[in-house]
Amino acid sequence: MENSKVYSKIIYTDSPEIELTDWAAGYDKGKVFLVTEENVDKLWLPKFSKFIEFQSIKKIVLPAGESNKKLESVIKIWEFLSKNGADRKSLVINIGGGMLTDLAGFAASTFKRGVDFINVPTTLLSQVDASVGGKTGINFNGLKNEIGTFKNPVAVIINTDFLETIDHPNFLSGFAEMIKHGLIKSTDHLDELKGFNLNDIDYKSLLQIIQHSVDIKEYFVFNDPTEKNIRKALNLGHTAGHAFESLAMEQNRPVLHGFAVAWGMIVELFLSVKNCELDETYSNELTQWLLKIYGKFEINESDFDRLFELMTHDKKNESGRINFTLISEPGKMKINHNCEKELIFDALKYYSEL
Ligand SMILES: NC(=O)c1ccc[n+]([C@@H]2O[C@H](COP(=O)([O-])OP(=O)(O)OC[C@H]3O[C@@H](n4cnc5c(N)ncnc54)[C@H](O)[C@@H]3O)[C@@H](O)[C@H]2O)c1
Ligand SMILES: O=C(O)C(=O)C[C@@H](O)[C@H](O)[C@H](O)COP(=O)(O)O
Ligand SMILES: [Zn+2]
Repeated sequence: MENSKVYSKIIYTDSPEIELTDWAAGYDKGKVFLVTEENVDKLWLPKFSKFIEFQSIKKIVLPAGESNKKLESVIKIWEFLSKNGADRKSLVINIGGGMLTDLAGFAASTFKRGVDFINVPTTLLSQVDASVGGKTGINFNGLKNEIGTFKNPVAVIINTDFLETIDHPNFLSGFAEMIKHGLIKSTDHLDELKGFNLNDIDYKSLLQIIQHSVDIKEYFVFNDPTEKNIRKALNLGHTAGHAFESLAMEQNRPVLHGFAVAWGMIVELFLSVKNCELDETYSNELTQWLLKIYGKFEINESDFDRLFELMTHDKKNESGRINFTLISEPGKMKINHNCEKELIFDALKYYSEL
């Protein structure tokens, strides 16, 4: 897909600091701000020190981790921008994983009703999914991304070098969103993921696969930027997945977002067989593949009511009905598929007994 078709410029580069220097040149000196988090700051910000010094860029470093994707962190960013004289023509550069780009994207999109921001994603998940497409947000009241905006970064700068320092679980977490992209749009993408050796990661071949995944994300974002219809495809696995993620947080056994999405996809593959004519044998094969990579988040029947309650908060719901994105075959998704409570409980029971 051509860049002209998307709302943000997606740049794949070996030299993110050069790209950032070019972008920063378009803004007044002293009006460029950098937001990052502690792990990325230690591991990667030294690489940007010349750029930061030369442009007199002010930086804020936030605590890492999903539990920090919250209002208090947004307030820290707003205060930082305000105290340092950010104005409407300022640029905010977000360097980090999906937690950081969601959080800082939200802060930038609301500060003075919105200032330009650039995402520099540093995890696989943020490169293939979170940094692209303009969904920003924070968790609130125990619910995922309950508060947020749609606001596209002016640019997304992707450099796969960052991925060499992420741990294996976080690599797998991003891989789950890529599997989702394959399931909703492209059997070719799904096949290349099936062929990818997760035990011995070939970083050189990653760039191409990442580009394929981002192209799929962009296709849906471009055609439906604010999720009125087909962008809901990108939410496959998330109705159940976000419920798993929130429950895990409540029960003090947090899980990575992509793992929750993988388990959510298993639940939603079951629903796709029951309600959407997905072939059962094929669904079982996919389920076994997902279980092999992601293991299982153990739940029992006493969790079903809470999981259901959490699903009632999903943003795709309408008129009190829980709407799922399902598939009839890989590459063929169906949106707004309402499932009754009884069937959802059957799906949770099926999952819990795997
Ligand atoms: N906006 C969207 O469209 C969208 C899409 C998918 C997911 N998300 C959100 O993204 C978040 C998950 O993002 P994530 O998986 O990137 O998690 P994350 O940002 O929490 O990063 C995971 C871990 O990796 C560390 N890290 C980041 N970059 C690193 C690097 N290069 N080397 C070593 N460690 C590094 C972080 O400090 C953290 O400990 C969730 O909040 C999810 O809801 C948003
Ligand atoms: O970009 C989208 O649209 C997505 O749904 C991508 C998801 O992977 C992502 O987790 C997103 O943040 C979920 O959004 P939500 O609206 O369900 O909170
Ligand atoms: Zn997701």
